[in-house]
Amino acid sequence: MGTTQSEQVKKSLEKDCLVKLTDVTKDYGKKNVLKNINLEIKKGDRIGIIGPNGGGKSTLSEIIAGIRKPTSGSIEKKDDLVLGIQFQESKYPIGITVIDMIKYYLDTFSIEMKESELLELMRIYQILGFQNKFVQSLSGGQQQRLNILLGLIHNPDLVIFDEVSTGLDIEVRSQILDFIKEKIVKTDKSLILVTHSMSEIEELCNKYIYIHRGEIRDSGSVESIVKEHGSVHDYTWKKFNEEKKADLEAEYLAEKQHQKEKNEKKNKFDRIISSGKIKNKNIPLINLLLKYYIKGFAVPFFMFVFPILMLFLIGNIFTSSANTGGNEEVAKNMIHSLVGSYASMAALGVGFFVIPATIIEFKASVLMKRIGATNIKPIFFLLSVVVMGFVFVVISALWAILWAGIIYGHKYGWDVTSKPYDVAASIFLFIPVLLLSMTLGLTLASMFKSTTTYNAIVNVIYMPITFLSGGFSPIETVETSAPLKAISWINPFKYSINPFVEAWNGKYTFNLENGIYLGVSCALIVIFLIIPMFKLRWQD
Ligand SMILES: Nc1ncnc2c1ncn2[C@@H]1O[C@H](COP(=O)(O)OP(=O)(O)OP(=O)(O)O)[C@@H](O)[C@H]1O
Repeated sequence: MGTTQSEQVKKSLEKDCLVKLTDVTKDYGKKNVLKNINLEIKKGDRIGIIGPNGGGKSTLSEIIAGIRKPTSGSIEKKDDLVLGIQFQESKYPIGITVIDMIKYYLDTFSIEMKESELLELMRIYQILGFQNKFVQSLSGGQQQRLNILLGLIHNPDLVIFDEVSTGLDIEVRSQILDFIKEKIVKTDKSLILVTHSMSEIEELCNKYIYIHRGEIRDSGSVESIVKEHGSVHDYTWKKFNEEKKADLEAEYLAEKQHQKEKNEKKNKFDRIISSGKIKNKNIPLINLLLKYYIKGFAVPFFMFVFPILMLFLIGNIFTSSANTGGNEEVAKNMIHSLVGSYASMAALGVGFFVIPATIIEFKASVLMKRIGATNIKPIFFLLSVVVMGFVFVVISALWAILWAGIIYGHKYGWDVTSKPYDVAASIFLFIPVLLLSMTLGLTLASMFKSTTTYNAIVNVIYMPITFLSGGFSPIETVETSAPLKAISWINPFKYSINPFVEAWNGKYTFNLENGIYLGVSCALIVIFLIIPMFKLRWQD
């Protein structure tokens, strides 16, 4: 009675114990990936975690590191335990350089280091020469070297390494393994090493645990397996043969049985995954892109749900009596104008987000290499994205107009909410909006290499542009404010959206001002076409 939790922890941990896991389980949603794990990591333990893919090795190491919480069970750690960690996927914040990261660690752990020592360290890890680069612009192997350096620089008691040698060339790998031996093995520090490289286990570890399907199925000393099986490799091979094959076979039989039962219910209809009849290689690419849009890019939400929410919110705010003084006529004009502005901004959003994000994401990912390997030329990919962008632009605009009618049509009439007052001019003047949106998308795609940077910058740019273009309020409201009108001249979309909205409101006349607007729009379209022609390179 009266003892605090940390006192209980201290009591239950034995003297040499650094971390103790008791009955730890982990679920991701409904999926159970760790079952009743009991493990003690003592001072001097260097534990290799081995086992097949998806067995739960990384999850366990992340729980030990404290960056994931177990679903149940307890994890106790020695007070003041200093951890060093490196994980398979280590993302760093945008704008942080290699040297920033190193200094951050040195400062956090109050480590004194002379410039000459730091220089020597960077030489060993072969990161000299790019210490001022952004971490996220490093290659996989360079980033891995930095991860390891950051895992060891503060002289931790327990180091957790997940796939430590992935991406390293043989020379760097051997140097870094020597460094780990020097820093951990010789100093009797503790190590958790998740790896598929059995020689690493033999070189660096004194204990092992074999994890399969979230369970520790075997554990012991590395020395004993080498004695009994010749090498850790031979032992693991034997375990794979015994356990993984049996599991895979059982999984296959269960799935087959499941399919059989399903098909019996469905009139014995066996679904065709691929008929093998498609000859045009662009169709599978378009299918893949559609899947990316539907499952990965959240197009259904941004194109279909978001406009409804926005129209509902901003429409109600702008037609509220506080804004219209209770005058129905003002409210009607307000909603009509707002719908025109919003529809054009919804269209522009496709150019701003969907087109560039798709190109950057595919270009930067291994997916493009796989697509390239099927002899699809990058130009086909670009064309597909632009053509789909065109369809999305038109759908976005029509969808916004349709929903404006559904939400406000009963109150103000469908003619007022959803019909342009000058139909022919509106359709004609929508063309520059559409072209500007798509060419701008290509330009943005040519300017960014990573989607993260792109998203961060573009969201910041998009908000004021949307505001100045009437996406959050009718353009006329923006134009009645002298300071806002002055700022709006730097908004490149003003020049295509203003004539379109004028036509939408039935006020378009071809005068000098509109002539200049359309001239600027055409010039911008040409510029936005020329930039990607020079900058959008596939192999850098
Ligand atoms: N964040 C997550 N959300 C949902 N499921 C996840 C998540 N991380 C991992 N999983 C699932 O948990 C299971 C265990 O994954 P884990 O990465 O721990 O395995 P592993 O043994 O390290 O695999 P590998 O050898 O391939 O690295 C896998 O089925 C994986 O799909």
